[in-house]
Amino acid sequence: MDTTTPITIIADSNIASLDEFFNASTLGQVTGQTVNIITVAGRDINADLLAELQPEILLIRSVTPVGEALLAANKSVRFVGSATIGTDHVDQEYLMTRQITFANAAGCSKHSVAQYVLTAILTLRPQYWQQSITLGIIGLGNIGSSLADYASDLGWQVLGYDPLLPPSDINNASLEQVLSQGDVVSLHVPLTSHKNTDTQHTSNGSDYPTHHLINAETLAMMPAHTMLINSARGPVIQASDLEADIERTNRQVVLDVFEHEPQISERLLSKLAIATPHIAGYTVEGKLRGTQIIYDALCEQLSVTPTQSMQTLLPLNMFLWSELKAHPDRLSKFYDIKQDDSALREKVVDGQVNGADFDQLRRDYHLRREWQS
Ligand SMILES: NC(=O)C1=CN([C@@H]2O[C@H](COP(=O)(O)OP(=O)(O)OC[C@H]3O[C@@H](n4cnc5c(N)ncnc54)[C@H](O)[C@@H]3O)[C@@H](O)[C@H]2O)C=CC1
Ligand SMILES: O=C(O)C(=O)[C@H](O)COP(=O)(O)O
Repeated sequence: MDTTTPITIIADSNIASLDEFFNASTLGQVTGQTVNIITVAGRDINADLLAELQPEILLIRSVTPVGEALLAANKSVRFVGSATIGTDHVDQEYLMTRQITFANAAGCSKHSVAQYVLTAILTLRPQYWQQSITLGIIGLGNIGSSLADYASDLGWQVLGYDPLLPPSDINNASLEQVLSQGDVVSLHVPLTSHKNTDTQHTSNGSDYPTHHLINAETLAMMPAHTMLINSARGPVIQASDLEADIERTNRQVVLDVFEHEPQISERLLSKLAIATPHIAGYTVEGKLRGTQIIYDALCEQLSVTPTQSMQTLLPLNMFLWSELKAHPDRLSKFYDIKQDDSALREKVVDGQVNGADFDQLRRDYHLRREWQS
């Protein structure tokens, strides 16, 4: 190994604590190499940039599509890490054909997203602190099952649907039962498409596709009082069908993600009970955990021992779930979701929130803290 050649990394500038995790002392311990880390806005990472800078390592979040279009002309990249749970932006089959290692940050913000959902529900319907409601959960992986734990802590009944997992205490219903019997239905599925019919996301096919899972037909199964929450991916809901449904039923709908993200039409926004700019997972803990997980994976790839730990970077955390449960009136001090909603609505210009403003809200977001158990 030539110790004078730096390890070159291109990284999305929205990844937390990049310099603390990716530097010569954390990555160059074996080879003595320096680290050249170039930070770029995620949407500006493109094939020309990769051709010019020839990075070995690409660190992204959810806004950089990675596949043939980005990498066909590139010979240098050998590791792609996405500091996110979702992987719908990455063509993993293509990376495999190129023998490029891929890592994502499974589970990194599961508590943050579950806490976002609880906050949305209890802000809109504070009476649910005292009631035994039925919470419908679609997708019972890391986030859905964490949400189910909070729900049972509150004495709520869970109706869950996940056709890819075995039946269980929470995986206990059909899709129709969840939609027709839940007081609230929350979506926690990955974005997937029909197997073999998808040209854009070649590695994203599923026997149970979630693209437009919520459409006119499935919305018609939901009583008008049932609140719908989407913090998964925008295209899981057919946006125009949703607008028609809200007009018909006056349903309370909470969206953190949007079919045409990062643009949002004022027409849709005006119909939503709460709207936020894809920040359900944006806590100090959730983002740092995302970085930690891809750092650990990169260390394995480079055969170096991980020496950085997010625990050393975390400020003191005073947010206790037990305190909130005992004092529901403190919810807005734990998370003032209405403030996030107002900040997004203030960005409407000429009938829409434009992409640059949506991205700016996310880039400058004051990260919340994850409530501790
Ligand atoms: N708004 C935000 O800030 C964030 C959004 N997300 C989104 O949330 C999604 C879920 O995250 P995790 O729970 O951590 O993922 P996970 O992979 O742990 O769980 C997803 C679950 O969905 C199930 N599933 C797949 N297709 C289904 C279908 N058709 N119907 C019902 N269930 C289905 C899977 O079997 C799996 O158990 C991510 O893929 C990501 O897109 C994740 C983090 C933050
Ligand atoms: O982890 C995921 O999946 C998410 O949706 C992220 O929390 C979204 O964050 P960005 O990758 O868009 O910063």
